[in-house]
Amino acid sequence: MTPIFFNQQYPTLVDICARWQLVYDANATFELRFESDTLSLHKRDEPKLDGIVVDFVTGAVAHRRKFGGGRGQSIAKAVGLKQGVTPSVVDGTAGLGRDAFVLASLGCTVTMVERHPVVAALLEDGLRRAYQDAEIGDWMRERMRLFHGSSLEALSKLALEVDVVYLDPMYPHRDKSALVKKEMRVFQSLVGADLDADGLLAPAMALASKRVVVKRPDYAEDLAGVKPSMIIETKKNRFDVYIKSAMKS
Ligand SMILES: C[S@@+](CC[C@H](N)C(=O)[O-])C[C@H]1O[C@@H](n2cnc3c(N)ncnc32)[C@H](O)[C@@H]1O
Repeated sequence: MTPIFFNQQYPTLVDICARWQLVYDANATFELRFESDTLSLHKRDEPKLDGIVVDFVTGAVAHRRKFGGGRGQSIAKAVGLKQGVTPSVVDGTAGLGRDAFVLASLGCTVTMVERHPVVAALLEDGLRRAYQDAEIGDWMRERMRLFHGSSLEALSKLALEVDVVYLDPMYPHRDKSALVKKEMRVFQSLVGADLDADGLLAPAMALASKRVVVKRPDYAEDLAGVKPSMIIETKKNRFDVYIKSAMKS
């Protein structure tokens, strides 16, 4: 049971919180609101920060879909997207679904796994609105779905044939005063660092038929101390790619 503050007079919020087993706590750090058909998360001691919402229709990710570089993007190269090859993906650390959405908008079917109930609630709300959208709804319903649970167990239980497992666990921040985007500050303080992430590599390798891709900050060590087969570097991050056939030889 996760403590949360919300307006108990508002039936939609009561329903959402019940569905995700979020319990009302008058002193909770975080608040969920439902306004303009959108669920948002707020940090109560930082009222000036914008709430977090998952918006695939009009938000920054929608802009990236239209103008963001298509299959030339590093993430697309990392999962092995190329002409005639559109892998199926399990995103084992879905978060706000941004990376999953980029991959889905490029044609991949993406099963997202998210363990934090508040994050899963925001994600489900974003999916609900996207599924109803006239422009992207059809392919969103076909390509993106959410599974609530921990990938530490779920990856070995999912009855799926999948080409790629994608992982982007929250890494402890090197410098707390670093210019983390305001919205991300709220998200980071909700989720914290995923200190058990090393345990994800083995089940991910067992599930993926082609490769496992791990997104890391440039200063992070290799996941589970295992050297990747290939590294694709971006400005602040890198994608460590573990290619199945390369790992066997
Ligand atoms: C850095 S965020 C991922 C951001 C995501 N790639 C995006 O584009 O929005 C990491 C997320 O993974 C989730 N997570 C970490 N370990 C997990 C696990 N074992 N199973 C499921 N979710 C996990 C965390 O709750 C958090 O929401």
